[in-house]
Amino acid sequence: MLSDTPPERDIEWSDVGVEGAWREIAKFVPRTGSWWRRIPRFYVPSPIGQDKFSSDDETCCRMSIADLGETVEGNIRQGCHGKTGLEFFTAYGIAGVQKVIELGVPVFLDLKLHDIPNTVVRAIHSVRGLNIAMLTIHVSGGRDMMRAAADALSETNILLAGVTILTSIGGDDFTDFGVQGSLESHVIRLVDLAVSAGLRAVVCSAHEIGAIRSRHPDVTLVVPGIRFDSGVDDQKRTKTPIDALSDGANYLVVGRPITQSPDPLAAIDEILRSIKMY
Ligand SMILES: O=c1ccn([C@@H]2O[C@H](COP(=O)(O)O)[C@@H](O)[C@H]2O)c(=O)[nH]1
Repeated sequence: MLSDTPPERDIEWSDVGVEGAWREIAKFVPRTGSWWRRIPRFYVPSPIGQDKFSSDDETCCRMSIADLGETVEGNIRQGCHGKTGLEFFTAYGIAGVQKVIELGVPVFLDLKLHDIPNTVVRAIHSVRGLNIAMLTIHVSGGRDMMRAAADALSETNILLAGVTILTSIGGDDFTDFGVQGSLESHVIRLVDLAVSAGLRAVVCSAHEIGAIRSRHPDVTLVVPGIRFDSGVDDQKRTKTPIDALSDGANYLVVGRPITQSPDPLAAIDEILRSIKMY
């Protein structure tokens, strides 16, 4: 797997891991060269109603497929992104991310930074020179932290997305936090805060899309917790790809349904087929 692969434990850092990841990636690239051509024509309009992308074009699908080393070339052809998250980054670091960037695939660096403003800004200084498409921070880091992070990226094209409430948190978990009001109303409060701090993108579950869209029609919504079946793993606020897109998601983040499938390419095909009519 390209990213978010569970890192080997008890092994000292060395470039061998990066090289290994690279070899894995390279193995699959030739195989996927023709994969995108097998996709029937379909359209995935931007949920906020601008462009349409056709599979006859090289960029056809505004869907972000998470963690997909196997389909790097397919992803490029489809305008999809590769996501390098916490697991990938702690295992392979900036050198690993750089290797993925060198493939030409747009990279979503999902670090979910959550710390005091000074620490977050210094961390951003270490990655802002990378040619990444998107970076995440936690909205609950506060207004000052988000502003500082946005400032640190102001000279770049990197889209800064604020994580609201993780999609693994369900109703009962939220009650544990002791926060007044519903989970949805708290997500809305966090989105309001993120937008007022200068962010143009947030990460949320598909369940909150409608409520967010009615207040912030232009905010970019990055939506993990994409499942065909609910309750199968740690993701608690889930929806299907077509439902999330219909609700107004801009990017879907799909990890294990693909990466843990015995046939990841077939799993992608299934997702693409499922959104074909959208
Ligand atoms: O609220 C959030 C924010 C980020 N994620 C990340 O997305 C992927 C989802 O992977 P799956 O295997 O499809 O669950 C994963 O890397 C998370 O860290 C999220 O799930 N929820």
